[in-house]
Parts: sequence; structure tokens; C-alpha cells
Amino acid sequence: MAQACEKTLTLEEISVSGYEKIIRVLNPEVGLHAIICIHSSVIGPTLGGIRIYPYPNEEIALKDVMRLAKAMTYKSLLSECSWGGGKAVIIADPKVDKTKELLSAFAEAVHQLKGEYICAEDVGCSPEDVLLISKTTPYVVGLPHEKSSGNPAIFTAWGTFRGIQSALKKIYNSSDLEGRKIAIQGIGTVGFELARLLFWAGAHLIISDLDQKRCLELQQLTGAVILSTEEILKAECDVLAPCAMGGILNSRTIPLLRCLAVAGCANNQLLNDSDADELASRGILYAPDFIINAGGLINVSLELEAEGYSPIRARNRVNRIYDQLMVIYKIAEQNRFSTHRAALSFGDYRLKYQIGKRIEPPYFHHASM
Ligand SMILES: NC(=O)c1ccc[n+]([C@@H]2O[C@H](COP(=O)([O-])OP(=O)(O)OC[C@H]3O[C@@H](n4cnc5c(N)ncnc54)[C@H](O)[C@@H]3O)[C@@H](O)[C@H]2O)c1
Repeated sequence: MAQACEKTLTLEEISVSGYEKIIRVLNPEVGLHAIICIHSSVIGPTLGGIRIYPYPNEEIALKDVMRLAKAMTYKSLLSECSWGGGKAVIIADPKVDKTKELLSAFAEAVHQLKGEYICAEDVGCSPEDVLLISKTTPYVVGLPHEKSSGNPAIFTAWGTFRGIQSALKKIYNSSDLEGRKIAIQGIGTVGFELARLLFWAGAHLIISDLDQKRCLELQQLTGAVILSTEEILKAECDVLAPCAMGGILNSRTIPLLRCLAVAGCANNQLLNDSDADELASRGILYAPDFIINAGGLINVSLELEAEGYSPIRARNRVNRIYDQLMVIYKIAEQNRFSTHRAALSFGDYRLKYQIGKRIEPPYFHHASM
């Protein structure tokens, strides 16, 4: 089977200005149609998750992977992880089409890139899926075994929790969550974990998900109020935490918001950069997504360092998200522009002067097992 996959696997380059390399990956024999996008490897080899999603067509998938890969460049620059920005999307329904053969064929494509792109889990792709991918290629992180860092989602949730605390500190001059109302859109892997952290810190939770069973389960654990996927955006709350899909902050939804801050883990929350200006003009504090959700990246990064993975170092590094956001809020305030713009300029500066460029090659400790 592996040989048949290799024979029919094709990698074709798609040229798009502003992106280093975009590759269409096809293997019709196993139903694989994927795109690997390398936005920038100026600072280091690229690292980013694999999203498995039933995109209606390639054009939409391409647009998504390009935005996600670019966000990874900035996420790494701002979190000082010394990676480039890359991402992959597989056009497939993870519930129906995600076969062992499909993942193995994708893994072969990753392997052919010889470490230019290091992959991890993302929406639709579990740590068990990346474990399977690691049977074909070492260029994988976030595996569920002792020489790896495991599921990054817990660290993403912790970083988002710290980000919510930073937003409260900016608004109320206190990061205390006791009695604060937090609305979470999407209680998947990260959102669910985040909700539990917020619950124990004393927050009142308002939640929403397409999956009602998950909502009921979390309600039982935390007493959260459940709202519909549309109503959650209009919830009167201190912080709205988008933890589902991207593009949720746009010209239609922003006028509906009744929160003081937006601080959640979803990637690419703004449909357009200008949506950040609209949030700022309405006095809504925005925690830039590529800073607040860097916990998972920081966690997986550590397993590629010479000394190997350490959850304690990972936690301590993720804790810094709080201070990084406080700095961004201050820059934005001083310059009278949006927090998103402040974060982008910070990243552009680091990229221009190649600050934090990787010197050491990554160590794939799990591959030596
Ligand atoms: N997993 C990580 O470590 C990580 C790291 C950085 C960023 N992110 C981003 O955070 C977001 C969530 O990631 P995840 O790993 O928890 O994904 P997930 O697939 O486990 O969870 C997403 C949840 O959102 C729900 N959802 C989808 N559309 C919705 C809608 N319109 N309204 C309400 N709920 C909706 C889904 O039913 C699902 O439960 C994604 O945007 C992801 O890219 C995740």
C-alpha cells in the first residue's frame, strides 16, 4: 500500500506573491487533496498544524491556509519561538474521510520537504493522527508519547486564560476572575479546557457550540449558561472568547458585540485587518489572536530543543503571554492604533531585522526511539 501511495503522490508548486512556497499535494488513490503553505522561513524552519476540514473548494482552502500560515509567522515572531510560519490543510471531512492511508500519503509529502515544514495537530487532526504521521516522517511535533510534548491544546488553553487575565487587568486594573462573565464560542479541545480553568478561578460562564452534547456536559461541570451560536456573540459579558473557527470578527458581527474585550484562542479571528480598527473605535479591547493562542506553539517548540521537552519550562514560557499582551496594549494606546496593528508592527520589526533567527537545528528526539 505504501508503495502505491508513493507512486501516485504528486507535489505541485502554486506561486503566490508574498509566500515562499505553496504546494498542492495530491494522491487520488487515497482521496488526498492537501495544500502545504510556507509563508516565511526567514527566522527558522516552518512549524504549524494540519487542519482537516471539508472546504467546499480549493480556492477557499488555499485562502484559509495562506492566512493561517502567515499568522504562524507572526505567532512565532511574537512568542520568540524562532520558527517560520507554515500550515497545511487537507480538504476532507475528518469524521468520514480521515483514513490511515490518507494520513500516510500526506506524511510522505511532509517527508519530501525534508524538514522545511514541521507539522502538528489542528482542527480535525488529533495527536493520535500526528502519531500515525510520525511513522512515515520525523518532521512532526506534539505526539502522545514520552519523548514528545503531547497535546498542545492544554497549553493553548492556559495561554488563553492568561490572556483573558491580561484583558481584565487592562480594563479593571485587576486580573481577578471572580464574578467576571466570560462568553466562550466553541468548546472544543481548547475551549472546554479553558472553561474549566475559568470556572475554578470563579468566572461565570456563557457557552456555545454546534455540539449540544458537549454544551450539556460542560454545563453539568460548571453551571454554564448555554446560548445558540448566534446569541453568544450578543452576550453581555466582560470578555468574549472566540474558540471556534476564524473570521468571526467582521462588519456584520462587531456591531452585535456587547463585551468589553475579545480574548480567545481561535486563529484568524478578524476577517480583515481593518476589523481591528472597528473594535478599537467601539472601545472593545482585542487580544491579538496570534499572541494569546501561542501556548500550543510554545509547548511543542520545546520538544525540538537540544535538552528535550519540559512541561515546567513550557508553563513558565506560556505564562509570559500575559506580559506580552500588556506590552501590546500599551504600545497600541500610546500610538492610538489598534492592538492588532501594534502586534503586526512588532512582528514586522523582528522579521525585518531577523531578531531571534534560529541558530541551532531542531532535535527530533521522538525519532530516535
Ligand atoms: N488546539 C490548539 O492547541 C490550538 C492552538 C492555537 C490555535 N487554535 C485554534 O483554536 C480554535 C479551536 O481549536 P480546537 O483545537 O479547540 O478545535 P476543536 O475542533 O477541538 O474545537 C472547535 C469547536 O468549535 C465548535 N464550533 C465550530 N463552529 C462553531 C460556531 N459557529 N459556533 C460555536 N461553536 C462552533 C466545534 O463544534 C468544536 O467543538 C481553532 O481556531 C484553532 O485553530 C488551537
